Amino acid sequence: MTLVTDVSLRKILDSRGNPTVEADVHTERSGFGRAAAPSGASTGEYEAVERPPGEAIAAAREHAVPRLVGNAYAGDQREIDAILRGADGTDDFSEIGANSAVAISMAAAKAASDVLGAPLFQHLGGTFRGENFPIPLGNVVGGGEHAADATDIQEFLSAPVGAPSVSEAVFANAAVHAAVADLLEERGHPSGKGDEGAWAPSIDDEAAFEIVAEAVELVSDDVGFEIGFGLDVAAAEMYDADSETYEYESEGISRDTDEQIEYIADLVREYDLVYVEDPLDENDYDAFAELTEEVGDRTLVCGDDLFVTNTERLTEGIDRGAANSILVKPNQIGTLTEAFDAIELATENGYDAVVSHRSGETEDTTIAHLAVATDAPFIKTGAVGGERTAKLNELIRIADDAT
Ligand SMILES: C=C(OP(=O)(O)O)C(=O)O
Ligand SMILES: [Mg+2]
Repeated sequence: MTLVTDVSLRKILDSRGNPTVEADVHTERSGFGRAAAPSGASTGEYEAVERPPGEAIAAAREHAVPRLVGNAYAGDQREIDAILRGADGTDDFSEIGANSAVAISMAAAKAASDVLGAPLFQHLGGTFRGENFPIPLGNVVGGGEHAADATDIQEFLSAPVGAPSVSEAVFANAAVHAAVADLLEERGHPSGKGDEGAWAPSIDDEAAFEIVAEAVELVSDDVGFEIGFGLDVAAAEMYDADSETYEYESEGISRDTDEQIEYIADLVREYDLVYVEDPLDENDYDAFAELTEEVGDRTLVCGDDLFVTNTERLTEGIDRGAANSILVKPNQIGTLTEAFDAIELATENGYDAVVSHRSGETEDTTIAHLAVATDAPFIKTGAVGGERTAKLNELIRIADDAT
């Protein structure tokens, strides 16, 4: 293991044009790792705190960098991340910022893999990691917090569950994205794109369901393997706590919790949805449990804002039967160690892990390696767009190298 000799931090651009934190970690024996923090728009109430990058960088320089340099070993990820936690001193990284923390945590892992001369996924996963590759969930139509004047449901996700390889899955999602564009044009809804590169047409959810269902069927027939689709409802964003209703503004419909559960369950059955993320509010474990009881045997009910990559919240979900899958975003919790722990706890309890990008991204590819290292069955990282294809192409390269 090699000693950290330098940690530097800077502001770089993310895909929305906002500043974000990038970290460089140097070690003895010329190890070098660089990583950048992503950023959410539909962030969960219980996520670790992202501070304005300038403040996060200043605080990390003051509190974390001196504790790491000359003291920590890059290959000992748990030690690095414990130092970050100790330097921060809060429960939610509100001192150094989860953005500084996650950038340093990921950069340290990359520096360690650099010294070892092993790819990051192998350093993180070890020799005996599994041989599976994640199925990419690709966002093809979206709205919510990711695009104005578009669907209420945040993401309609192509899910090439029958793809024989990662590469074919990635290209299938791009083909569905293209097929959606053709169908939108044909129906008189030419469209721009939202934050994650999904089409963001000014149509209601019902019209989007029809178009996405048709697009996945067309592409599935063409490629000869099964492609399903799923959703990220991001329901916390449409939940009104005062009226206790879910507000579907484009359709002018309000649903109470029971109606929301039935609506989602009906959608799962009607469209054979393979995946439903955050179908209910982030505080409503009971409603999650009810929906999971109803459709959990036929689809993944995934907690994103519900669990925020946090093992305490996941433990509560497991105890209460809420969801059967967890979204894993390292910046929601602040360190790779804790993202790993969340995946491990999920897997031990029969919950599928879905490693995920954020709506604000950079060219950083760490999540592709994290998904492979942990044998995560799914990765959600868009379908097109440079900051999305950075991860997708990295997955193709990893699979190519590994076979
Ligand atoms: C990727 C997502 O969006 P954001 O990064 O805006 O939270 C999500 O909600 O799953
Ligand atoms: Mg989500």
